[in-house]
Amino acid sequence: MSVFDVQGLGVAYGSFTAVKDISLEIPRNKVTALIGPSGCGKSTVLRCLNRMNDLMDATVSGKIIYNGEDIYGPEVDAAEVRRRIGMVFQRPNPFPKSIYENVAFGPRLNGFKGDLDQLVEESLRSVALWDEVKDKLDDPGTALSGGQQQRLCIARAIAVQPDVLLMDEPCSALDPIATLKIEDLIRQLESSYSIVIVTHNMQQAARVSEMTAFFSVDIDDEHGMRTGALVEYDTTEKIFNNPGNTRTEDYISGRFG
Ligand SMILES: Nc1ncnc2c1ncn2[C@@H]1O[C@H](COP(=O)(O)OP(=O)(O)OP(=O)(O)O)[C@@H](O)[C@H]1O
Repeated sequence: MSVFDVQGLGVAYGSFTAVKDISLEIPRNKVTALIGPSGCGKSTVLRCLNRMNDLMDATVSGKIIYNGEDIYGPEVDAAEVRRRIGMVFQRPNPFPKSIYENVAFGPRLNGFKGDLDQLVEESLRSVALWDEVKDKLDDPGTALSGGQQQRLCIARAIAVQPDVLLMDEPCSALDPIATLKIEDLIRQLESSYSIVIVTHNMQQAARVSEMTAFFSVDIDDEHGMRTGALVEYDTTEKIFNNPGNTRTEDYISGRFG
């Protein structure tokens, strides 16, 4: 069963149409990658999935059905959507607080009544950071290495027990070793979460995802307008080995950037 059913999604920033006619079903408990050249609207589409675009003055049309409900429906509380659908950003952005507080902050804000120490430990364990930080939980999160900070941010996202994790180029600020650790982590997390990841790195998409959506930019010959569009969506295996569209093939093979 799909976690998201995106139907005819369009997004405009003012009079500029960034993407249009995007339809795709995103499977539950799998990793789905969004790939494509710069400016094709990958981040724009990702941000619609938890209504992060509400904070950016974007006009969203179409539907995003999440667990049977349109998250843009009039009754829906966008803050609750963002609690259930967490996000990890390109640059690790720990709060200017201790390692412990980075993880404990969200659950406490949500009125978590259980054992907070245990929740912090479990969250840090699930991102394979516990052993590295257990003796310095009071140190500032910002004192960790970039890769550790990104794992801390993933632990922070997990601590509020979301259903979905959205990741917007989570490794682009990291070195290759830290990147591999995050990729391993993504693969482990997919048994518990549905994950959607935007990446510029095609090898990364091929390594971590089950499904891949390839976006590109349609250029209107008459007005020169550039609009992001979904070219092909299929299993990662098919997209990388036997794409159905020549634009996908050209991009995958590096003939078009
Ligand atoms: N907040 C915004 N306000 C105005 N225009 C925006 C905003 N965010 C994105 N855009 C525009 O929308 C289009 C799609 O941008 P988006 O960042 O979604 O693409 P992308 O595929 O993620 O690009 P990249 O790979 O370079 O990050 C671009 O033309 C961009 O300039």
